[in-house]
Amino acid sequence: MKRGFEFVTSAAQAGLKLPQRATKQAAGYDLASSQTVVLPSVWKLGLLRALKLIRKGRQLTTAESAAASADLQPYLVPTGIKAYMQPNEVLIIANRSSNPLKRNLILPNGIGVIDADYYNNANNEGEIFVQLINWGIGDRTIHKGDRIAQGIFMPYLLADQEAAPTATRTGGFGSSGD
Ligand SMILES: O=c1ccn([C@H]2C[C@H](O)[C@@H](COP(=O)(O)OP(=O)(O)OP(=O)(O)O)O2)c(=O)[nH]1
Ligand SMILES: [Mg+2]
Repeated sequence: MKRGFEFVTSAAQAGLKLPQRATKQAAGYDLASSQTVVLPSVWKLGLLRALKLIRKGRQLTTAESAAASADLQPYLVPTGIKAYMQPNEVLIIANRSSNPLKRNLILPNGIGVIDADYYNNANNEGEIFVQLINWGIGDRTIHKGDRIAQGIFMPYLLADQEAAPTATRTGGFGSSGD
């Protein structure tokens, strides 16, 4: 068992498929959404906020700005999948090139880095989430089973002058601090 994918416990009975490559030499394992989710249009949210502001004829308060920013955060689309790999390997999550063109979906983190020690972490079992932003003008529904991104397994290298970290990963998305 060198590297591969498994369902997380909560998604084991959800009727999902494990990631597959689409063609003989495809590098990426296509990852699908484990749920049907609606990604709100960030333009729409932004315009609504701006219109409210114009009507009020004043600047946003700090609390209103915070609420607006929270609305505009990327959505974390669940996959129901975790990945295991060798300690010197990483799974790179890349957007599908058709997502911006056909679905107005962008991956705001550029690429996603799935560390080998994310697998089975204590917080969320290592479930892979795909950050997506819908910059289209209409809301976008992603159906359960729709392919949303692709994962590419790669080896990574270490720097000479490193003091090897001893910390254990407890989760993702900022779990190691700011
Ligand atoms: O698109 C992504 C990116 C990351 N992760 C998970 C796996 C990864 O191992 C972990 C941490 O990612 P990263 O190191 O890129 O984020 P961070 O903000 O530095 O979080 P942490 O402090 O937890 O390392 O979050 C995902 O599920 N999807
Ligand atoms: Mg990190």
